[in-house]
Amino acid sequence: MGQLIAVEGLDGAGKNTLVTALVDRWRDNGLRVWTLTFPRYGASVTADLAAEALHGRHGDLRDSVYAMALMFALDRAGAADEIRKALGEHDIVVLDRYVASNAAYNAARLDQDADGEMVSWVTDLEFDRFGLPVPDRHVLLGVPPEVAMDRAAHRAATDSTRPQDLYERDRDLQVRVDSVYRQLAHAQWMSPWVATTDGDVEELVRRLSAE
Ligand SMILES: Nc1ncnc2c1ncn2[C@@H]1O[C@H](COP(=O)(O)OP(=O)(O)OP(=O)(O)O)[C@@H](O)[C@H]1O
Ligand SMILES: Cc1cn([C@H]2C[C@H](O)[C@@H](COP(=O)(O)O)O2)c(=O)[nH]c1=O
Repeated sequence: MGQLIAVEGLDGAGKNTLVTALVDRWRDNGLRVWTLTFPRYGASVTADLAAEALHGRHGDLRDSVYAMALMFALDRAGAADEIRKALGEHDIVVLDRYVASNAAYNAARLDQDADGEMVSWVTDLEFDRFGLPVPDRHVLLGVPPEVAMDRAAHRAATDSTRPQDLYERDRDLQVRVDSVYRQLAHAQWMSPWVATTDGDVEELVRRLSAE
């Protein structure tokens, strides 16, 4: 059975860049690695609907925190069998965003902390009701919100396919999400969390195999 690792962090933090580097490094070491990014744009109707809502479509869908959380959760529920199969066939399965994203963003939207009702609701819905596999480790790429927002803004300016969505433009939300992520990491929510600010791949690989 492979190890399930979920990489978390703010919009623009550099998760995709970090996951790519980790996968390359582990594959160079001869490990069988499988990776998946959430939301599964193009593969999941609910992921696409949620993204469209964050770009101003679908009326007041985005105003409902629970509806948005449910859309992202249904995307993951649709990938549960695929993740379980991948865990049976690989040494490491790395997810770019997972259940903790739903916990952090939606708790932050409701001004709640990590010990609040939203994090419990997401935990019950996704792990208990949908039966999603619990990660063996979480990695928090905890770059400061200003840095992540600058990176997301720069990406939007240079890549016309990645315009900023409602969450990415909301500085106060990003600051609150950052705070909930840190609380989740401090509480070791669901599994051990490894936090990094610089995304040093060599150090992370060492820590993930040691801790
Ligand atoms: N360590 C870094 N230093 C400077 N720029 C970086 C670094 N890591 C990533 N970037 C750049 O920041 C932008 C966001 O990176 P990336 O797409 O990896 O972030 P992300 O966390 O996956 O974002 P999102 O969750 O919004 O999809 C990209 O333009 C990327 O090239
Ligand atoms: C998976 C997931 C994501 N979100 C939020 C986080 C982002 O602001 C957007 C879109 O994600 P992307 O990485 O920028 O493409 O959605 C969320 O609230 N809940 C989730 O489960």
